[in-house]
Amino acid sequence: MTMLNIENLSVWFGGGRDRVDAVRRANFHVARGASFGLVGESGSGKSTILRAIMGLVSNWSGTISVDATPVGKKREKTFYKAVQMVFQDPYASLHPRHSVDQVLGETLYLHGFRDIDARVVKLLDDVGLGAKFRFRYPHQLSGGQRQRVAIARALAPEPSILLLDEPTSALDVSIQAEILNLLTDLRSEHGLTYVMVSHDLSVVGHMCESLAVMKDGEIVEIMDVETLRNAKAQHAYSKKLLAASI
Ligand SMILES: Nc1ncnc2c1ncn2[C@@H]1O[C@H](COP(=O)(O)OP(=O)(O)OP(=O)(O)O)[C@@H](O)[C@H]1O
Repeated sequence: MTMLNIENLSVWFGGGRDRVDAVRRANFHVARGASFGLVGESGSGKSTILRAIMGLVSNWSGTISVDATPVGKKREKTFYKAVQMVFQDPYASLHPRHSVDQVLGETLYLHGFRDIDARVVKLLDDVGLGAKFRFRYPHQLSGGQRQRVAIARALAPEPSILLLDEPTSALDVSIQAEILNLLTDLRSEHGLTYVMVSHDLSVVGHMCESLAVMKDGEIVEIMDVETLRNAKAQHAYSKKLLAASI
């Protein structure tokens, strides 16, 4: 059963001579509970696809369907119950003067939950932090701990889909694997569907079942991870990307 379906998605910025066609006629679908990777060099349009799904860009065309329902130009509140995003930089994505309790409590409140105390504690537990982190502020947390808070915030509405934009690339190499393992565990425990952007093919090979290779705003190839592992990519650009990552 398809959880996320992207058809003919195009995204552009600006107009006239300044127009940038960041994504051109992208197509892919992700089954419920699957993890799909988007790889490609810097500027190829990977993050823009996630931002378009999330409703963070204004100029797009095509169809984005979540659980067989096409989303409108303006996302409804119910959309954000189903789809959440984790950003690359946990230093930029948390408000410096909001405690972990405020970040999670307010998100839960906005999504209509009323058993907030119990849920804050459960979320902290789910991301491996525990209740002792509840009243800390971002400056009292390491990068990895901040990203765990950002993941807890994304999990708060009990979404079906997590969009992960290079979730470990701003972190120390030593803790990247911890966060990736946490994401793997959360996917199976919560039955989540992932779309994950990474410039690191080994990360995608570890985290995803299939992936799309992007170049200059276009998806040039979609393959399963077995194909990636066996270095059997078809498209010349995918081959080049693979060769560069070995
Ligand atoms: N807000 C914006 N205004 C104008 N152009 C933009 C904007 N956001 C992205 N772009 C352009 O769209 C193209 C795709 O960018 P995007 O960030 O999606 O690439 P990416 O593959 O995610 O790269 P990176 O790995 O560096 O994040 C680039 O040419 C970029 O300069």
